[in-house]
Amino acid sequence: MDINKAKDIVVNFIRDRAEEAGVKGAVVGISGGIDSALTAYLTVEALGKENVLGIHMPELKLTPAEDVLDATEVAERLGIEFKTIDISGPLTSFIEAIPDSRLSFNHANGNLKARIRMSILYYYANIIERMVMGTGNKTEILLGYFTKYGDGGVDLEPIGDLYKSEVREMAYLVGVPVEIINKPPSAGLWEGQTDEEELGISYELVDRFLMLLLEGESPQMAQNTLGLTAGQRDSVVARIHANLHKQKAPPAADLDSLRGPYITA
Ligand SMILES: Nc1ncnc2c1ncn2[C@@H]1O[C@H](COP(=O)(O)OP(=O)(O)OC[C@H]2O[C@@H]([n+]3cccc(C(=O)O)c3)[C@H](O)[C@@H]2O)[C@@H](O)[C@H]1O
Ligand SMILES: Nc1ncnc2c1ncn2[C@@H]1O[C@H](COP(=O)(O)OP(=O)(O)OP(=O)(O)O)[C@@H](O)[C@H]1O
Ligand SMILES: [Mg+2]
Repeated sequence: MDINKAKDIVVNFIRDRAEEAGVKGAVVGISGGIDSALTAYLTVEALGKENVLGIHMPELKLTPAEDVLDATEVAERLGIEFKTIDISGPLTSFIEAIPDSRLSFNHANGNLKARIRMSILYYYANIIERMVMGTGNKTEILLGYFTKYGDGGVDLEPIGDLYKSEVREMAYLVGVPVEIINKPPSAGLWEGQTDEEELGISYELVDRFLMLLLEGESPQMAQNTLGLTAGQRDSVVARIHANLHKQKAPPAADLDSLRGPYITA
């Protein structure tokens, strides 16, 4: 891929969609990771630094100090307005208010964190009339590796057609700090979580596997080409199928057959 041309397309996409929506600016959740850093850089290029609000939303007991510093550095380098909002309070209130909650429910609590962050971004989008930028990449979207209505609850997905490896390439191009590019990707939803460990495969391999599948190769052929284990092949294929629903609007039961013609002569 010509990464320079890809960048121009994404920047124009952000500008056109903002204009179409009638908003001047955007809100971006900046975690200290590469996806949100790249999205912030591209959004600033598209809309101007005065029209981008970055919000870092750490959970104080869990978020590494390094992430707080990296998120701050992104905002400082870009010269954008930046807020830090601790989600520990809302998270605790939420969990305390749910009778069946348990602190040990990593999966449910982790998704709740992503949904609390989404709600904060939309709160700002509503009060200052801006769009919420998504930070999902093609790898995450194909795998459904995101929280439905959490980090998946956004207005645009500017980098949603870039594989993770292409995200890295574009991040170098626009000047995202190298320590952010080199950090192991993490959803940061529970202690010690990393994407590659949870997925059971490296991004480099899963990107190449997905590319081969999209070119029409069978999972078995792609597995052989890349030297994956059968377990890796099956788990990636199962993930793709199980999460297809995340790429669509929730379906409604079709009742058209029960209605008469709309137009009567
Ligand atoms: N076919 C279908 N049609 C309609 N809905 C369907 C469905 N299958 C499941 N569902 C529903 O989907 C829901 C489960 O989806 P969801 O709540 O998203 O939860 P789920 O996919 O189980 O978990 C989210 C995953 O994304 C990862 N994640 C989250 C956030 C950020 C990042 C990151 O990389 O930064 C990664 C996280 O670590 C975890 O592995 C349930 O309500 C389930 O019933
Ligand atoms: N602590 C946080 N503060 C602000 N936004 C966050 C935080 N954690 C997650 N998010 C939002 O959720 C998105 C999804 O997280 P994800 O981990 O996939 O991306 P990332 O952190 O930007 O990149 P990386 O893959 O390097 O971890 C982030 O890009 C960001 O918009
Ligand atoms: Mg992250």
